[in-house]
Amino acid sequence: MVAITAPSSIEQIPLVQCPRANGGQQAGAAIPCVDLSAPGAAAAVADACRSVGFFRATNHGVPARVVEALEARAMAFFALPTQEKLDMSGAARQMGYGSKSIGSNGDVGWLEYLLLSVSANTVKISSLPPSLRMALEEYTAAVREVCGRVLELIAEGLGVDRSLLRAMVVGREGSDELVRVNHYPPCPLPPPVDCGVTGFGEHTDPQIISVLRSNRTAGLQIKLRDGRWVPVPPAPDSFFVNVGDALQVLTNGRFKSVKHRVVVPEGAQSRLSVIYFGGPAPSQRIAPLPQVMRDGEQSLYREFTWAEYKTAMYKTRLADHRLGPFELRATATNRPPPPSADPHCNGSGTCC
Ligand SMILES: O=C(O)CCC(=O)C(=O)O
Ligand SMILES: [Fe+2]
Repeated sequence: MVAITAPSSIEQIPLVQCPRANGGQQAGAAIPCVDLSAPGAAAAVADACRSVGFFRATNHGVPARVVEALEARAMAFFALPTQEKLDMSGAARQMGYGSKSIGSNGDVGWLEYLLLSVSANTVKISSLPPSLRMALEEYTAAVREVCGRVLELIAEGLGVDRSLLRAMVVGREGSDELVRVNHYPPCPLPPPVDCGVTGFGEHTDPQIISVLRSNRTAGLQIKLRDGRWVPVPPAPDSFFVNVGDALQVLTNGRFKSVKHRVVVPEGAQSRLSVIYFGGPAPSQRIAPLPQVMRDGEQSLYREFTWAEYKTAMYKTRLADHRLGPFELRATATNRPPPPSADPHCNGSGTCC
């Protein structure tokens, strides 16, 4: 085990209530799984984004060796003394190495991480060990393609131009792509019954989508629409896709960004996760896509730029409802349609 040597100790990390009764196969069944190469993938992706805001993606085309190389290099990095990690990557004010503190507004979790900007195929921290940097660049190039493919499928499922969403992130000059590598060491103290130690507190991801992959260690949980938290069984050969806040706005609330959190693993295994966040360029205007709106449907959000949203987000805590200040009041007549009334949806939950 690699100890975390930051100032605060495990006693200062908040506990979360996590009933174990939710676990196992039942939880796995709540998480849609989409074969990205299957003929019905666009409908399945749109359905998953509408009903859960989260799904497991298989047949993604990322070679196992690319994933394994990054996992090995990242674990070697996290095993280094804290000062070396800080010297190589800088302390995460916004980008770099961080331990326990997430952001600057008091959120803490039992983890350490590297947060990197990865636009245009380069990891913008040149002092990282070259082997880690190369592994990150290769991984990012492959996962960016997964992001692009998923954005095409989402667009197709929404019935809009296939390249519309992809073009906001992939290959767009100045798009805001980030990679976070999270390392959750095993918990040194057993938490009280039915509780877990916070690894990463509950939040939604702000971007359009995020593409996550973890090792075999559990810990990720998502909140279903009925309010239940369910564990996400680890699937190291798959990727998990989260709907982010920006996609919620672009679809005028048809897709909802998914609340998720990480509870520190019990037992001797560390959790290692890598998340690619697909964000647009700072000047990108975020507002419901006219192509998805029904006649007479009103926007539920005021228009904003991605830069504006990020500035607002940096002033909040993880669990805050960060879209709140951008919401417009909906009346019964201007709300987006329920799935069955949506012209792009056949009402059975499968979109055409
Ligand atoms: O580490 C994980 O599995 C999820 C972390 C997460 O949600 C994030 O970094 O945004
Ligand atoms: Fe997240």
